[in-house]
Amino acid sequence: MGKIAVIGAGSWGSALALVLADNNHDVRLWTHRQEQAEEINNAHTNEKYLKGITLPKAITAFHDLKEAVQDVSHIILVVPTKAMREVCQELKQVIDHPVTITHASKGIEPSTYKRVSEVIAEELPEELYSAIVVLSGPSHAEEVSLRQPTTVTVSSGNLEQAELVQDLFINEKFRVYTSPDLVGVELGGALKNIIALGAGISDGLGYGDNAKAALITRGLAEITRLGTSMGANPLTFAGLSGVGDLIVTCTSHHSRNWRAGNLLGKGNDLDEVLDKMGMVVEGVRTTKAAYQFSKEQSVEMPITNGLYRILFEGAKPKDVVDQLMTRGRRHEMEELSNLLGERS
Ligand SMILES: NC(=O)C1=CN([C@@H]2O[C@H](COP(=O)(O)OP(=O)(O)OC[C@H]3O[C@@H](n4cnc5c(N)ncnc54)[C@H](O)[C@@H]3O)[C@@H](O)[C@H]2O)C=CC1
Ligand SMILES: O=C(CO)COP(=O)(O)O
Repeated sequence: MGKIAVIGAGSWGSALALVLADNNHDVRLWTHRQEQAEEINNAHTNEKYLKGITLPKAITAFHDLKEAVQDVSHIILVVPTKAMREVCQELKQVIDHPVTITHASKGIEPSTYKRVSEVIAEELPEELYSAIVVLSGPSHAEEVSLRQPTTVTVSSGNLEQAELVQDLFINEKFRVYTSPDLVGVELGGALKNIIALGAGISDGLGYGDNAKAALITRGLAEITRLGTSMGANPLTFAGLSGVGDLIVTCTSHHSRNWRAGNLLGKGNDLDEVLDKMGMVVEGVRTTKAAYQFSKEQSVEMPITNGLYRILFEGAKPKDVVDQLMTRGRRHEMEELSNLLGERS
């Protein structure tokens, strides 16, 4: 089996490295922290990010990026989206042959509104990669690392390369689908984090399952609205990388976005919350990006708008919920038909 480099040794990079090692690949896991590389190589653990998990011996950690990517056929990028440009700029200096690039990060860049694959394509010269593929779907690292059944979708402008990546990852516990809608698959994964923050807030305020179901359903409507305005196929949001990931992130206590929202709902302020989390909460940055884009393009996103006011303007979560509940009356079927591009 081939040599594969996984770039980013947080929860998700480590869990994906474990899946690849289970599939008998020679896995190189790069981390920007030397002591973490030593822990992975000596103790076969990554305790801060995957508590209680013993990593397969086929995973070797590297601190030197050039060594990590030497002779690999595939690179899997799994750093927080905020670090993606910087890491690609470093990669550009050390990749010396064309590779397939897959990313599994979920976010949109504020101000530029770029998806992760667009950021990668901007930073890496075309001759260094054969394709850019995204892997996304309902997949908490904590469960993947316990080999619990998980399904994801891979997508690329080049479907053959997506199928190649499907082959790398698929096994009896980790089922991988393909999709041709790169834009939709990336946006589903990025935008659900906004709604998960909202679901956490709702739970933190003490609201119940009815409120959460409403957030998931109305959240899906606004994800679809923004997604299609950015070029996605609306059907993608009915799939694993859309409603699938939305459900898992809004309902699982593994979700950092849900947990961060929960602390906000309980009255903590954003800085306190991010301090307590100690792991990436992608929804904060993506809320800013989606809010700015929706304003510029006049896309209606009431939940995202409310989240933006809580995160960046100091609005009280309860007041935002009250305002959402007392908006003007709507016709549900008409809206849904419009989302799917038909008239009711
Ligand atoms: N944790 C999960 O279950 C899942 C996470 N994701 C996505 O994967 C991406 C990474 O998330 P996690 O691994 O969960 O994050 P994490 O917070 O567990 O770990 C982030 C890792 O990135 C490293 N890092 C931070 N800044 C860096 C920089 N400038 N250069 C290099 N490395 C840097 C950190 O040291 C840490 O090892 C995110 O976009 C997230 O949305 C997607 C699916 C599942
Ligand atoms: O994307 C995820 C699960 O599919 C992980 O979500 P969190 O970043 O909220 O933990």
